[in-house]
Amino acid sequence: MPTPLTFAVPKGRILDEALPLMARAGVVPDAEFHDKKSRALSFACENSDMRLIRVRAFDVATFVAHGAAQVGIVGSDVVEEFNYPDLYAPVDLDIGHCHLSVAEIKGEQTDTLPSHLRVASKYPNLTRRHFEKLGVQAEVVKLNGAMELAPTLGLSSRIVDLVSTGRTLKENGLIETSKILEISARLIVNRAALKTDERVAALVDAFRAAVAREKEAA
Ligand SMILES: Nc1ncnc2c1ncn2[C@@H]1O[C@H](COP(=O)(O)OP(=O)(O)OP(=O)(O)O)[C@@H](O)[C@H]1O
Ligand SMILES: O=P(O)(O)OC[C@H]1O[C@H](OP(=O)(O)OP(=O)(O)O)[C@H](O)[C@@H]1O
Repeated sequence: MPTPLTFAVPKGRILDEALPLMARAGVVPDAEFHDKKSRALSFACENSDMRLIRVRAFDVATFVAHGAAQVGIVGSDVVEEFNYPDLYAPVDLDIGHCHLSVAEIKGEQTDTLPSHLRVASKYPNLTRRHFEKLGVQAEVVKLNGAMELAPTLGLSSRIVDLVSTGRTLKENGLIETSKILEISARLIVNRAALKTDERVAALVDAFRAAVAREKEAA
C-alpha cells in the first residue's frame, strides 16, 4: 500500500469556492470535514487513500514546499510572497480573484515618494520588492489582519493589502494608490513529489480538466 497523498487546503474564504472544483477533480472529503464541532485537522477522502489537511492560508504553502503535503490550494499572493523553490503552481483555478494594492489615507496622497517609508502589511517580501523597484526603502510593520487601521492610527503611512470589492478601504478612509499584483487561487505541488509520484501528476491533470470544463460551461 502506498502512503496516502496529503492535500492541504486553506481554512479561509477560498475553501467554499474550492470545494466544488475539488469535487469535479474527484477530491471529496468525508462528512467529518463539514462537521463544525469537529476539532480534527486531517480528514479522509471518499473513494481514495488521499487525506485532506485544513490549515491557515500561508501554512498551505509551507506544508507543500517542505513535502509534508504533496498538493495544495492557495492564493497566488501566498505563492509569490514565499517564492519557495520547491513549490510549483501548475494550475490557475480561476477562483479567489482579488488584487494586492498599496493604499493610503484619502486626501493625503503626494506625487513624489520619499526615500524611506513605513508600510503595514501581511506581505513583507512583496511589499519590499515593490518599493525597491521604485527606489524606495520600505520598512515593513508585519500585521496579520485589520491592516486598514494602521495609517489612521499612525502606525504606518501606507498599507499593502488584498482588495476585492474595495469596501474595506472605503469604509476605513483609505484610497488605493497602486496595484501590485492580480491574484487568483492556484493548485500547488511539491516539485519532488510531482517527479516521483504519478498520483500527483494525475491530480494536476484532473484539476486542469475540471477548470477547462468549468470555463466551457460558463
Ligand atoms: N477580499 C478577498 N476577496 C477575494 N479573495 C481574497 C480576499 N481576501 C483574501 N483572498 C484570498 O483568499 C486567501 C485566504 O484569505 P483569508 O484571509 O480568507 O485566509 P485565512 O485562512 O482566513 O487567513 P489567515 O490564515 O491569515 O487567517 C488569500 O490568500 C487570498 O488569495
Ligand atoms: O475589498 P474588500 O472586498 O473589502 O476585501 C478586502 C479585505 O478582505 C481581506 O480581509 P479579510 O476579510 O479576509 O479579513 P482579515 O483582515 O482577517 O484578513 C483583506 O485583507 C481586506 O481587508
